[in-house]
Amino acid sequence: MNKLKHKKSIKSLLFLLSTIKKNSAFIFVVIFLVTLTDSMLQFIPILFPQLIIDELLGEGKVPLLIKYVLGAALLSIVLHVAKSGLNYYIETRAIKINKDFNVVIGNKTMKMDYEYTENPNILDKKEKADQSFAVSGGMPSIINNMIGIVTSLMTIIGLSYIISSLNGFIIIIILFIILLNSLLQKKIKHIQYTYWNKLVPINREYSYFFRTILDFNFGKDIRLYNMKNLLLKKSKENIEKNKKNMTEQTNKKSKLTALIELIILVQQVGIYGFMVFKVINLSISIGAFTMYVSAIYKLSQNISTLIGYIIDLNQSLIYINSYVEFINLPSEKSRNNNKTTHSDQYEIKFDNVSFKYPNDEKYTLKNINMIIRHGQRLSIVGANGAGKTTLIKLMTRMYEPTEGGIFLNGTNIKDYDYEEYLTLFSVVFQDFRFLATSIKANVTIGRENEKNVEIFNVLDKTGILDKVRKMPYELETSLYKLFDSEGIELSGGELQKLAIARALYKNAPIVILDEPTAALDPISEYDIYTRFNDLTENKTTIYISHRLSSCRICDLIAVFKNGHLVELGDHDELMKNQFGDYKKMFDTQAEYYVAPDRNKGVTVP
Ligand SMILES: Nc1ncnc2c1ncn2[C@@H]1O[C@H](COP(=O)(O)OP(=O)(O)OP(=O)(O)O)[C@@H](O)[C@H]1O
Repeated sequence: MNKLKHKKSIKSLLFLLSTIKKNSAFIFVVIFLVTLTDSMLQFIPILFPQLIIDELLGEGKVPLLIKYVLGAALLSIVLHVAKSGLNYYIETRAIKINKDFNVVIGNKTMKMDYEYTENPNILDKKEKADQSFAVSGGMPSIINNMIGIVTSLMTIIGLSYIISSLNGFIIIIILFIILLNSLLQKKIKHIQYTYWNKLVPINREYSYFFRTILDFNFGKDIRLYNMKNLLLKKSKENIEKNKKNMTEQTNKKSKLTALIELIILVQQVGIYGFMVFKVINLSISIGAFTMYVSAIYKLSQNISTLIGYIIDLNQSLIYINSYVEFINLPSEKSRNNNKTTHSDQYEIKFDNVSFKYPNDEKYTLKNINMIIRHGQRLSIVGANGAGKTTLIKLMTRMYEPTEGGIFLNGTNIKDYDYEEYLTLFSVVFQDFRFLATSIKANVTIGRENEKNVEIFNVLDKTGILDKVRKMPYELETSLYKLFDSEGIELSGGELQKLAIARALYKNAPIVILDEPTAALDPISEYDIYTRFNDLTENKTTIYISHRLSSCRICDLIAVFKNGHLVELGDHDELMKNQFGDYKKMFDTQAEYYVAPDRNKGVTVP
């Protein structure tokens, strides 16, 4: 266990050193200069007072005394000024490196395998990685520890030389006591780390419920379902758990801290007694007495701080290891997959695909065989939970099939470069999201230099252009009022139109709309479906919809039931199957519509 921890610490240390080196190798020179000035500063109050006191008690030459006092003061000022300049340089570098770590963790979170986002262990890892720099004090504290270790080492060597001229045994006693205290310190740190590990999932859950309380998006549900009590109860439960853990931790730590203080007290009484005895015996002068007293005090202080720094650094490295582990999480999507998707025709084949969600016992999809040809319009239908969205998640490589494979133009999709593969798809999921920024940035995904005319074009085709034209700043108007009081709030259907516009603007060869019209009024739904043929010319289009009227504009309909593909064919073929699920669903729905007119494509009530 300990071996494993050391291995982890060394891994983190190497990672940090290489990161520092990459950022600025010069910082190592500055660190060395700081340690030098720091340890020189420690010797001034040890060596100069001895000279001054012995001179005062001896001949008392004033010019010599002035020389000693001014020398000490001047040296001290120069070293302090140099030290603060060097520290300033180190601090600014360290803060910059810290910020870079944040960027890396953000990138990793956005790029990691999607299925990790549903894995509580990985989410805890991410939380630990995110907290690791704050808990450990980050780069400034780590560099400070490194400086402390080298400074203390240099000072200890110098002080041991001075003290050994009196009695070498004192050094051994001090060392023994400090080692004892260090073991106790290490135990304290271990307790701290153990409780931190226990607290991460508790705090993550607490943050979730607390964020929900503050999240306006939940405002309606909270009020209408009276979720207030449930949310407060959940938050309180986590606060209680947190409090219990903290109390246990403090109890255990304070007993050990008291023991450490007692041991230090005993050591000081012993050493001072011995020194007083030496003076009474006339073995040393008063000046030498002050020098030895402060040298012993400094030695014990430096050994303690050295061990403290080592423990702190080691502890920081253990925290940082969470970060190293998280950013090095293997990514299935980036392995052996450099094939290019470049082609002007795309055919997708599901070859006996079965799928279970991670940690799930049962299959969500079973033995799916299907070919989606280029330019085809496919409609996927089926009851809630039949596996329709899951099929899209597999196609877009959010998850990998448990068995079987999905092939694009004959090559397994997992062999393609992941990011390039995703450029083939424009998908509107049911739970699409927008950012609180301008309409333009939302549609173009931040490509601010894109031509407005093309954006207006897709907005027009999805029926939202008039609305945008009436907004105070048209395309530059902000969505939501989070950062802009003149921002706009759109209705569910309007947001859905905007989501479809964003998907079309991406201009990918395969367009997937998962419940594209659920929030649309019948006229808008009719509009979008009838225009979609033009909008998606020469593209493959996949619709998932419970409104079966959309199936009529499709060449192929895939009917899913309990994870199985139970029917595949066009509308006319499927309607011929008297006992088929499709006919049953279509007829049931048609009863709610007035005079369905097949030739129009879609029936408007
Ligand atoms: N991340 C997940 N982890 C575990 N099970 C999941 C996950 N997502 C979905 N499921 C389960 O997989 C099954 C299929 O879900 P899916 O979203 O594919 O259904 P669907 O056919 O799209 O349903 P709907 O018409 O309601 O949108 C459901 O039983 C659901 O509970």
